[in-house]
Amino acid sequence: MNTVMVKAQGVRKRFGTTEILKGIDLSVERGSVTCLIGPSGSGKTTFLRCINHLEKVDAGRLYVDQQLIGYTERNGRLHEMKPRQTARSRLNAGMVFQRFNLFPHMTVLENIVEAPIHVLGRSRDEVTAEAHVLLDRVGLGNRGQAYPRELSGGQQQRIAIARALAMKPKLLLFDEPTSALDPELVGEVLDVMKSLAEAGMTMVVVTHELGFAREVSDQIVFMDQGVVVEAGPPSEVLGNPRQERTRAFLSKVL
Ligand SMILES: Nc1ncnc2c1ncn2[C@@H]1O[C@H](COP(=O)(O)OP(=O)(O)OP(=O)(O)O)[C@@H](O)[C@H]1O
Repeated sequence: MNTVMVKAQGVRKRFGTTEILKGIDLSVERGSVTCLIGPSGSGKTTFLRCINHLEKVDAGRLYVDQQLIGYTERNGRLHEMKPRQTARSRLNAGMVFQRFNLFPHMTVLENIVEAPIHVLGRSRDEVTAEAHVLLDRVGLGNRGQAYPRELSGGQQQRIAIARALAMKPKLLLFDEPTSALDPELVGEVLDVMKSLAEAGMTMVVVTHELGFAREVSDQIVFMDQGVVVEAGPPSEVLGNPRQERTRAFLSKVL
């Protein structure tokens, strides 16, 4: 089996006339955790959204599980994916957003089971049984019948993680999953993420939580102004950065 889950080669993305990603090269190994760090506006979220096909890559190639994002290859030529193919390819990755976006009129359980039933066409009984296991996994086994408004922000984010897992994604993408939370609720979400990492989930995490990044990452990627300045294990990128730009950023945030 190929060991690479995400491969980016020269990925470029512009909004209007402004180029936000200026040629990203990056590899994410299957079963590993990669944290993307860097100053505000450096393109971390945009890159994550490209991996999940929420943004279209303008140039370069981006593969998830060896599948080229956004294009299919026929007779040696690349063709843009049709919307249906796009929707299918997006299922490879589950995304957890800063704001949990749970459906307010549905119970916790309904929030988790609706997509597997309606998007994947799976049986309600089977998916409901799995949802209970997922709720236990995020420490909320007894809250299936609650509505999102009855839960704290940290609990809602843990439900959002369970909802993403219910689609059985090949990798999980997290976009600053704790930055909308009260500080005392951050730890409970990070603990769930740590347990997923220990269970071997492939994860790409945009985060400002450098303690978490240091503890959990196999790879830290420092991005600045649309490029990868430095990538490597935490001991190198956080402990002994080679690039002056990395050192300057860390001296401000550590
Ligand atoms: N849909 C869009 N249209 C126009 N500009 C955009 C769009 N999305 C992002 N941008 C711009 O792209 C730049 C990079 O944004 P991005 O959110 O990727 O950065 P980031 O590194 O994740 O920053 P932060 O840490 O603040 O979330 C920003 O200047 C942002 O304003």
